[in-house]
Amino acid sequence: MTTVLSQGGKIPATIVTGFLGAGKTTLIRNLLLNAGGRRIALIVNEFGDMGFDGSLLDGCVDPSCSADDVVELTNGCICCTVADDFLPTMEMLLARETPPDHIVIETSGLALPQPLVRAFSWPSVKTRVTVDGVITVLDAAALAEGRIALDEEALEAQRAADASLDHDNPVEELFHDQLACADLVVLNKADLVDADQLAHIREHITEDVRSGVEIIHAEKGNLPVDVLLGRSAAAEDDLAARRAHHHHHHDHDDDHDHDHDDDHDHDHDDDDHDHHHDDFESHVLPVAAFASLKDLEQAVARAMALPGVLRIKGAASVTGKAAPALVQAVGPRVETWFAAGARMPGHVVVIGLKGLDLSSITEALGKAKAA
Ligand SMILES: Nc1nc2c(ncn2[C@@H]2O[C@H](COP(=O)(O)OP(=O)(O)OP(=O)(O)O)[C@@H](O)[C@H]2O)c(=O)[nH]1
Repeated sequence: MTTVLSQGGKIPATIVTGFLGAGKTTLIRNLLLNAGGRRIALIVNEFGDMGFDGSLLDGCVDPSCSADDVVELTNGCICCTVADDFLPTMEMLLARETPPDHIVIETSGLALPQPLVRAFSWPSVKTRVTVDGVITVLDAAALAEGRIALDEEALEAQRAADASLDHDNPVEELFHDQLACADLVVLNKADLVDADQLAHIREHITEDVRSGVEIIHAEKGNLPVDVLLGRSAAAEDDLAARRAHHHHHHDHDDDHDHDHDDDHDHDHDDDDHDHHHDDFESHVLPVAAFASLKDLEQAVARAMALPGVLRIKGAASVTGKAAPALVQAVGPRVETWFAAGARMPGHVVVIGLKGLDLSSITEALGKAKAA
């Protein structure tokens, strides 16, 4: 049975944000599996040239794990390409004869959600769609292990260990921005931490979220669909309340809003949105066939351990196996599995802080080549 969640005649849209590898795609896979007949259109945005998360959904073995429409935006972070990519995509979805019941948008792990929420005030979208809620997914293991600093003390320790973090830590600032915009915080990867660690994280993030925002735990983003959808937040109407405390303005070189400045009357200060994409870089690297899954895992773990590397994902060939192996790495954890139909087998995406040592990364990834 199809449940239409339309709010005041508008189509609800849910924004799923959160840092690299927090579990956004995993949560959305679960959501699609449990969609209960809703026609969900999915917009996936990734940092870097290779759209990989779309293929993760393609590769889902359960036939019910499919969106009504999947649109991948790979031209950069959605917060900087709102006019060029996001709005035309929305207009395309809305122009369909049968528009979706719900729209889910997965931002890149490096995107600021605020400029995206603001786009829902644009005339072509505002009359038809409302932001049902912003879901911020957090990696509890990364927080517990100090890979993302939870408090000033941890941040000072990070700065002391890494001289390049002399001023603002770009990961830290994204973290605060993504939390400040949330209608729901999902403390994901609860299976990797204990109850005390969860309580500690919860205590620290409470001051970053708006009052009344629910913080819930999850494993593999597995939550009832009614918790995720149907929050009726109308986030576009209270954007001013959704800014992180650290905000300051600086120039950036994207020209995304120019064409539409006359179309709406929002606070133009927001257009100079504070972001740090220049602090990150992404590369698609070819990898040779590996002798075994274990070799692949070891090679990726070696690359992940190199300075500045934050995330690796992709698909590699394994000698003697017809299907390519997918690989997913966040922090010290590397997952691999075989999946037919993977996109661009023999390539991985490496995302990290600006200044990555590509030759060391290539060497680490190459060391375990088939003998
Ligand atoms: N142990 C554990 N692993 C998880 C959980 N949720 C996600 N993962 C794993 O974490 C990795 C990253 O998950 P994704 O869902 O791809 O994360 P993402 O936020 O979409 O990543 P990006 O799109 O790169 O920002 C994958 O290997 C997942 O299997 C969880 O609750 N527990």
